Amino acid sequence: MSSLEEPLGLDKLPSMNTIDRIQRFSSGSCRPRVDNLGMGNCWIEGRSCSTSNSCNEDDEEYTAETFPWKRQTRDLSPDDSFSQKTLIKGRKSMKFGMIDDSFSDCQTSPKCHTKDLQGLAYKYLNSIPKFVKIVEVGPRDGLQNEKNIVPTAVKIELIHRLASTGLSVIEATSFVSPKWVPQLADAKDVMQAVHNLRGIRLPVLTPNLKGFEAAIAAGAREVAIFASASESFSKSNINCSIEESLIRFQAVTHAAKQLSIPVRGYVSCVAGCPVEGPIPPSKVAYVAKELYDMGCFEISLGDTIGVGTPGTVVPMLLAVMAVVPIDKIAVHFHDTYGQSLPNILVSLQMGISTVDSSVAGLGGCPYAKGASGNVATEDVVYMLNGLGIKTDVDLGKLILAGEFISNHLGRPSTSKTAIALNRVTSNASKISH
Ligand SMILES: CC(C)(COP(=O)([O-])OP(=O)([O-])OC[C@H]1O[C@@H](n2cnc3c(N)ncnc32)[C@H](O)[C@@H]1OP(=O)([O-])[O-])[C@@H](O)C(=O)NCCC(=O)NCCSC(=O)C[C@@](C)(O)CC(=O)[O-]
Repeated sequence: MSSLEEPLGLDKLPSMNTIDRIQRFSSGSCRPRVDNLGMGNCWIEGRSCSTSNSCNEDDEEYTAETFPWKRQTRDLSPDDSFSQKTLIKGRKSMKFGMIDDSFSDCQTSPKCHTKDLQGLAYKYLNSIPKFVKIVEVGPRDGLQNEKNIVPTAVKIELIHRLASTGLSVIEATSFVSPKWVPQLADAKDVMQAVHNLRGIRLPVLTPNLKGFEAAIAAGAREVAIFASASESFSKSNINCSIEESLIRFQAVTHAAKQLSIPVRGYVSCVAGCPVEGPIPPSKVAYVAKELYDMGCFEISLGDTIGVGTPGTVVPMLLAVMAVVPIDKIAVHFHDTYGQSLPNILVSLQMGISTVDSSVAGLGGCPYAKGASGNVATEDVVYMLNGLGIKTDVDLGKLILAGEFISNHLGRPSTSKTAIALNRVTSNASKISH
């Protein structure tokens, strides 16, 4: 088994003085089964929490008697009324993933703190934010690794379609060396075509002053710098050590400050590196703090090769939260091992409210062999809808944008939500004809 095939577990991390807090998040002894099916109906298996360190001592016991309905299951056969309603509604009026009103009411109403379904759901979900900002990285992170050059017009059309979904931040391209990333050699043309889109922030990656100046000349009004927590990855990605990169980035943030241009900071390899294996949370925290101190308004923590699990993501986030305010932290997961959604969920539970994702699950880094696509934006929106978290993103339009780029690339979307909803709506169109 290679180091990448083996999940990086807590046992592989250096001990941290916050270990007691880690246990709170990693306990398996008291975990409710919440089958919300993304449809707003939470089916929670009641159980006693009295032995778990994840439960407050004064919590009431939830037993089988408390929840006589606990063995109910949902039948999703074609006769099921939900399926019928969904099929009939079709794509135009999708309400998938929406939490039902009774739970939304419950979030604000103290009368729901009782031994009932909502009370238990509240207990596990009340710490998550009410609004999540999604940073769409498909046009940049999503496309940068594509072998065949995507025509500039397709990239521009993709950004327009994404903008029409309600997304407020779309990472448009990178002003990097075209020798290193040939796919984004048209950065200037893309930026010039989209920079006037109203009401949307369109950050672009700039690895150095040369990239920054080119980006500004093309109309960029927000940039991102990208450091790494892994020395080896820094060398292979931007051809310099971490310390050298921080000096380059100082120059970029300094120039950006003169022009009042906001700068986002990335830290790559926050859960692991293809060469170095596990990366200690303290290293991630060090680089995150350096970027924050040099003026980045937000620090995006990238699990570049997608090896993180909640077991490693939680201690990493705790380390970063000790040095960067939580509202300045974003998470950026790749889905190599299918861990992105659990990692996002645990990040939300820790108070993070900015999530990067890529339409249709596009993505991969040219300098991180084996890294798969980013978590699909459609899947993130579906989960957030299910949790009753606002994003202002229209899932139907997002799926159409994903379809557009997937058709162009000639392969299906990797978004499970897009696949499932397309199946439902194509059945619907068969029924209605
Ligand atoms: C950083 C460099 C430029 C150093 O590249 P270098 O070769 O060390 O730099 P150099 O200064 O020696 O320049 C070499 C040539 O590149 C040119 N050059 C120099 N800078 C630029 C520029 N900005 N734009 C356009 N051209 C540039 C420069 O003018 C020169 O051209 P030549 O004289 O040979 O014709 C290079 O390594 C590079 O472009 N790397 C970018 C690689 C990249 O984009 N990787 C993917 C990013 S994804 C990521 O980091 C992870 C993230 C953020 O997504 C988070 C996650 O997923 O976890």
